[in-house]
Amino acid sequence: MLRLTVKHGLRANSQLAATRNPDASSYVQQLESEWEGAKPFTELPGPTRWQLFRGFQKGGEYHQLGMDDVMRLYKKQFGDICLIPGLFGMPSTVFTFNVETFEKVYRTEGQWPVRGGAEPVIHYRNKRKDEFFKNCMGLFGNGAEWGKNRSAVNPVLMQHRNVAIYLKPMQRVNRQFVNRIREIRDKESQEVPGDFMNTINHLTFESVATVALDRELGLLREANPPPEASKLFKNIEVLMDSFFDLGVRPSLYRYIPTPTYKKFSRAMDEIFDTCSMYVNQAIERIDRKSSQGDSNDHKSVLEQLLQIDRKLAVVMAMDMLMGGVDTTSTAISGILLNLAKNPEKQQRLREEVLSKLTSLHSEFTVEDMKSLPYLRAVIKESLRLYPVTFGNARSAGADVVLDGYRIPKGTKLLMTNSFLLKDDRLYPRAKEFIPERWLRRKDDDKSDVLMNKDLNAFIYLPFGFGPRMCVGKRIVDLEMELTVANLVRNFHIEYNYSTEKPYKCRFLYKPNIPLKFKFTDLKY
Ligand code: HEM
Repeated sequence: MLRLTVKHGLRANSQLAATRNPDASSYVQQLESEWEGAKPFTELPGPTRWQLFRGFQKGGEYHQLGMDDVMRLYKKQFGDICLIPGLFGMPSTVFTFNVETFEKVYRTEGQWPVRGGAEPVIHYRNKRKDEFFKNCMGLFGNGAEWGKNRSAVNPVLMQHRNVAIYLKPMQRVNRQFVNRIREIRDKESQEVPGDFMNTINHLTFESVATVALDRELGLLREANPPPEASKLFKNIEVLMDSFFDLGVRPSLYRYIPTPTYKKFSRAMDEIFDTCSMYVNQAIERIDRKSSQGDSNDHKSVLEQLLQIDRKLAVVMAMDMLMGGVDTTSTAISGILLNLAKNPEKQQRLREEVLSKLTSLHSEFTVEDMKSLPYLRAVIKESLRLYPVTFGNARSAGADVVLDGYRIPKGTKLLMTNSFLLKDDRLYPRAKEFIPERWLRRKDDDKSDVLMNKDLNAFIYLPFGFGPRMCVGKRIVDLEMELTVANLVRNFHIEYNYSTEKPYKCRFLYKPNIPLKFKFTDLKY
């Protein structure tokens, strides 16, 4: 059916099919008739530019709302699809809330899917005077150049063998995280301070650094970490904070360097300098190792990227740090909140984890990590209840009819799935944290069905879809599984405060409540 709804872009495929299969020619006709019969793009509901501009000013209906509240209002005001006009040179964007449209968009995105949202990064990289990023825009770029970079890094990053390579270094970082919790928690109450998200950020930053820069940077290990490591961490924070203001809110940065853009650009300069320095140090380390005849069958991600191209190694280090810190921290904070509020699920998870360990103090092996179904279900369920992003972005890869409207190729689209993830018709008892819904059911299982059996697979895509899906997926799976497993084997986790509206939505979801978890040591 999908093929029938796509006109340009896929037409060539359909015509090719028609030459092989005479029936396929009717596809092309139906496809064209759907386009012909659809309502024009200009009839899409939505606010005018002026209404939108007013809405975001003081006293306006969208003023100071989080992204998810703005989207809730759009959905209420305009229905399942609407056109939000671009302000100050930003492109107009079609917002869609209907899963059938997501599927059509993904299925027709083509070989080099285009994802918006990273324009400030692209702008910075294009404007750099030394033209370092010329022909190497990294994974935040688009088109054939993105395709070239992505094809080069997929065999390096998306490999299962990374589990074997990074299990040890990540366990080391994890031990430091557990020690840090013991240091910072209050001796009486056993609670960590409300800014615990900062410590989670240190964990995820260090975990990504072990991959992107082939080393720990010392933020969790040392009381006085190296200044360049602290600066890199700070700059990643600045960058992620300014991303929302530049990439989502109306901004003039494309025409003049606004104060926020200047801050962003300074942070980018320093991130670039620090990553280049660390990559140069890694080159020296690797050279030393090989001159000492120390050959290792398992080359690290950085070594493999350096073998391809030094530039790519630097750009990928930056992209992994930008893509892999805040996202993973939000995910881990959500898992901890859910486990803390559901002690019986926490206990079930602990039993599974402990059953894998040969001794209480032993480390997890690659083999152990293979069979932890409840742990995986906990993570999946948590990403449903507390997703990291409100949806995903694409430019239409072909002329396509969505919800009865003609959407021309190249139109910016925002597919918002976060409301569907909480819909009781799709996930019965949707507001509850029930990891069991993700476990395979036995044929004779008579317990409640917790997942709509006709659920469309395009509703739940926490890591995106297709050739553009998250390139850090393998790494983050390991990181989250290890972190959660290590926390529940060491501590009983509680959260004795309200979890009403726990996240605010900017570019990503971020905790909106102080994360004062109580970590009580388990006695074995
Ligand atoms: C729980 C944690 C994470 C979540 C939920 C997440 C989610 C996502 C999503 C939804 C996308 C867009 C996919 C698409 O357009 O279809 C993405 C892209 C990306 N992610 Fe992740 N991510 C996470 C962790 C990481 C980590 C740890 C890294 C780095 C090691 C990383 C690096 C990237 C990069 C570089 C991209 C851009 C890929 C491209 O456009 O080719 N992410 N991620």
